[in-house]
Amino acid sequence: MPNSLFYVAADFGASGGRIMLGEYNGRNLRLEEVHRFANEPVMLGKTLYWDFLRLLLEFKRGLTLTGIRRKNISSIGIDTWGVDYGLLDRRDELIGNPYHYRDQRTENIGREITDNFISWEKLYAKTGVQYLPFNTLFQLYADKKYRGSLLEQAESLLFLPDLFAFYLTGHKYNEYTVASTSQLLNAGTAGWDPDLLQAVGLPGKILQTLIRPGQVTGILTRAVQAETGLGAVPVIAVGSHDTASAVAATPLATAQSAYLSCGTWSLLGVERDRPLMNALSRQNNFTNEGGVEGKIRFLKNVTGLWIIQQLRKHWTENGEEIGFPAISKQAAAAKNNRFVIDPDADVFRAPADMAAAIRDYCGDHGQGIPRTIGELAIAAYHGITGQYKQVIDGLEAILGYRIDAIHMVGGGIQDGFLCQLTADVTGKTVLAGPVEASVLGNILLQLIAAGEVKNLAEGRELIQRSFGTQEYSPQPRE
Ligand SMILES: C[C@H](O)[C@H](O)[C@@H](O)C(=O)CO
Repeated sequence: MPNSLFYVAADFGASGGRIMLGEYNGRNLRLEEVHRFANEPVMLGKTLYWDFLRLLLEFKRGLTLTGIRRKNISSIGIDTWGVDYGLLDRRDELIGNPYHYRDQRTENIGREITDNFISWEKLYAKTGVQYLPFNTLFQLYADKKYRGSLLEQAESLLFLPDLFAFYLTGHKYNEYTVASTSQLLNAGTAGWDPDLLQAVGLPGKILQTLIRPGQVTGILTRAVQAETGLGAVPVIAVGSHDTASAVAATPLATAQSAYLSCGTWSLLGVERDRPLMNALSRQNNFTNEGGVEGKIRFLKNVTGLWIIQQLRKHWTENGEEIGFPAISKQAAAAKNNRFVIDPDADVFRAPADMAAAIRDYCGDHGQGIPRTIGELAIAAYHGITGQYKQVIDGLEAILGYRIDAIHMVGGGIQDGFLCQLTADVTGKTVLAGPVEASVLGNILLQLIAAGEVKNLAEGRELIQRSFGTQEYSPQPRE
């Protein structure tokens, strides 16, 4: 497209990463995939780590490839999953690979903190963040408890998007949306909560200046320019928590519409102007994560396609090469389709064998034993969509209004069976699209920062116009 502008989005998810080029011609947006790679965590003894060095290598490879394709790159934006971080020492050296949020070192840590330092009611009232065993607050406390020297050496904490940006620009900061997943922020002030850190005995000095999406955070260092062949390209802070970018790119039709970002995790909620913390939202474990343009993402985490991903990994490792479309087809065709699991049950957090975990769960719950690929998969699909129904009911009870539609985005919408089942089980119209929502939200913030797009509302129209949505109406189920 003549006179187009080009933006690079680096999007890192728990199962894989991609470097994509966004092309904007003043009317429409087009995406071009430049580099895609698997994200394979590494088990070291009993500890699960992210392979950060390889992810950074793949990132730089992707940047080099973009430079080969397009000479005029306007800027770069980075988004990743939440909660995880790297620690730098006083020489700005990385003190070890970042832990994976499914690592078992945080077991019972949440309870230890709420039994000894601050009650759950008070912690929730301060932070508005849902209880998840791997919240950054709990991970840092585990570091203090099990590897105190690590925290003593640490001078800087950088969440993963901040950490990638640091190795590109040399600048240190914490971006607000990813920081909002940590349970270290005060939801009322949208700033760090020093009393909380003190109460738990954690060093506030490692936390960096909080910056908001839309700010230029630096330009590529000379060394990175030489390594990638790119020029002095600016790095823009975007909604660096992938879900924040996904929600930014979701063309919400009305204020009563819900979004459902569907990947390894399913994040289901609504967009609000201010946080909501009360007894009902606490009891239903809803979270208040920061969004772009000062919005609040009032949502709940549901274990999503992680179950299907692990089933596929299990079958592949046992010589049964099978793709996601085939798994979905066999689930839809399962003869005995009465199986259902609770995907958020602890047994599914990081089992060695996901198929065995599902068989045991169904057996223990008197459902009989799922045997075929279809039966095991349908148990997961029923579990995931059943959770969606519970979350929607919880939202309507807390918010006091009816959700009018669910905007479903992310990799999971490539599965038409899942989209239709979501409509059927929740009784809500599902509007599916775009697939690459995190990437598009990332590029949208770069367009807004560049003044090419006025604001979020205009950006969502651009995405709706350029990518559209597919509608699924609830159907009666046998
Ligand atoms: C741990 C999860 O990654 C996090 O809770 C979720 O918000 C996310 O980042 C999904 O990509």
